[in-house]
Amino acid sequence: MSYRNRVTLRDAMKEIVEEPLLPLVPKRFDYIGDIAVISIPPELGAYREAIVSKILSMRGNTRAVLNKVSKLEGERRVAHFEVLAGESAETLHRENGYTYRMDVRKVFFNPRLYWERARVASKVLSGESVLIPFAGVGPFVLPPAGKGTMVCAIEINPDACACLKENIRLNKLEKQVTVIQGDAEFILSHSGSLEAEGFRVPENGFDRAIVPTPYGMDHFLGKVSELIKKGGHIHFYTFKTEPQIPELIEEYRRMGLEVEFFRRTGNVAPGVSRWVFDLVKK
Ligand SMILES: C[S@@+](CC[C@H](N)C(=O)[O-])C[C@H]1O[C@@H](n2cnc3c(N)ncnc32)[C@H](O)[C@@H]1O
Repeated sequence: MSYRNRVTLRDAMKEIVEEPLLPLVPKRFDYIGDIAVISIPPELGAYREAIVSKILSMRGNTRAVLNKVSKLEGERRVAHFEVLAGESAETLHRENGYTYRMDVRKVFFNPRLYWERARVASKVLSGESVLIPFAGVGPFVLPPAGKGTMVCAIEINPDACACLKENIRLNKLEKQVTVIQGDAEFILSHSGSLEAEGFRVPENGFDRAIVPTPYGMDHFLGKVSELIKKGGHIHFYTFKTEPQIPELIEEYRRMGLEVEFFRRTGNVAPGVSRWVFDLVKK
């Protein structure tokens, strides 16, 4: 969970970092399991050790501190990290009642989305068939599976896929989830490939899709929509500026998708946010 106490890291470093550099100290950082993940600007190089010891003193069971030194890169959406304290980047993370094992350096995981993932899971009904491309280590997969749905999860990164399979086992959801490793675009374009991997697609299509789309893959919505039954639901994530939203809603309408609800789920760059659209296929 994110560090959201009243005293921010910047407040805590007031006596240590000299005033002109203080605004560069991040106010917050994330915990993934017992690992603290921060992004320390290069200008604060002289204060790295002090920052690490402050972080270690803030929560007793912190086992490692990682410094994110690049943006998310490539189709796997993985950043580069330096290990500033501790031995390894492997951890067990608890979220919304489920346990996730992962190596933070090898897979994508954003702990700040825990509330959004609980919101989407709350919409899911027992007995539904759910398609989840871009599944990662499973934070969008396990809660719907735990509600008694049949989930088909697709993920391209072999490391994330291995974690996903292990997390399904750890949470005893093997009967609920079929994992397919590969390119979701290729897999969904080849009818029959889901069945070939052991997932029985309902005759009229999936009841629901949850699509945590990576940046630049908006065209994927059309592909997913073809596989959803009439009246079925799609939770679609996309990166946009606020002025782009009205035109996007129109575009979805033209695609035969009614917007039931939408909201911002985080800021990713100046002016650009991640948005979720809850869509119903007409
Ligand atoms: C934004 S992350 C979301 C991961 C996960 N749903 C989560 O919220 O933690 C996107 C994921 O999609 C995977 N991915 C990217 N391109 C893909 C593709 N063409 N087919 C399948 N998975 C893909 C990446 O490896 C990454 O794990």
